[in-house]
Amino acid sequence: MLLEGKIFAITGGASGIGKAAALEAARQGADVAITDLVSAEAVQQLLREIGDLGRRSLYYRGDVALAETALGFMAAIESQLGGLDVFVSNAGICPFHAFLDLPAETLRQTVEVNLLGAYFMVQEAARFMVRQGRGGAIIAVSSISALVGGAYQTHYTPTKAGVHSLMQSTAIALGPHGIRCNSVLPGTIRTPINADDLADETKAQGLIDRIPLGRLGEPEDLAGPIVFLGSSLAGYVTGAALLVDGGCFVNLQ
Ligand SMILES: NC(=O)C1=CN([C@@H]2O[C@H](COP(=O)(O)OP(=O)(O)OC[C@H]3O[C@@H](n4cnc5c(N)ncnc54)[C@H](OP(=O)(O)O)[C@@H]3O)[C@@H](O)[C@H]2O)C=CC1
Ligand SMILES: C[C@H](O)[C@@H]1OC(=O)[C@H](O)[C@@H]1O
Repeated sequence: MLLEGKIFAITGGASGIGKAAALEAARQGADVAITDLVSAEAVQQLLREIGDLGRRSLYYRGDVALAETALGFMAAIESQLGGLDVFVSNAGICPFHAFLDLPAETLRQTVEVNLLGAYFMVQEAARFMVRQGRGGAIIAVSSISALVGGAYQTHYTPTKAGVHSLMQSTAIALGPHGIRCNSVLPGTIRTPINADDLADETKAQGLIDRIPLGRLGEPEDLAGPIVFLGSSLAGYVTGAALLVDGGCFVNLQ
């Protein structure tokens, strides 16, 4: 097992990519801490599944856009699980909207959740790991959108480029503490975040046609790469960005 005896924490772990990664971390031997917006009741089934795998879990409800959520989440992890080895900044939103009439509030909210939320969380997780003095691994869920654009994502793609850049800079800042920082760059993965967008079958087929592996991604496609980057198998990998997109990005012609 790749994460035997480790403590793994993830934001946005109640749904989609975060949920798949949380379950895989438990399968790989980690205790799992999850934070998200939903009620504790809504994650009971997920926590039960983690328990059935023989692992401890905790759920902390909060909005990552608020700095105090990061403080509260880390305090809960310290008191209930006793440490932190792998931290994944995953929570995010993507409210598709045209550029010319984008409301300022949509821009603000997207930046606050995706970029400031990631920053607050990564900073608190890093402070925790430095205090512990046993190194660690931090992974941010960025996107293929850190590298390419989207007409209805002008407020979103810069946040994903920012998260990718955050991992590059924190890799330098935290390397001396034995903390590795990397990002995963998913392509288009079927989750609730894009259910409405992908309901447009013509658009969905257009995306599939660009993917050499011939299908959109599923949340489980990210779980392995996230666990790998958190594990000692990736012990000399830091400041890296791993595209998980079925080959979409490199498909020029
Ligand atoms: N799906 C895709 O194609 C891609 C996704 N990504 C990134 O992957 C990450 C996970 O998204 P994905 O699994 O697809 O989508 P989901 O909507 O399934 O999961 C995102 C989770 O984050 C939670 N969340 C949203 N806002 C906040 C907040 N302010 N505080 C705490 N939790 C919050 C959501 O809660 P709630 O459901 O209540 O809103 C949800 O549980 C995101 O960062 C996204 O940008 C990157 C590339 C592609
Ligand atoms: C949510 C979108 O479908 C998804 O988000 C990303 O980051 C990808 O680039 C896709 O556009």
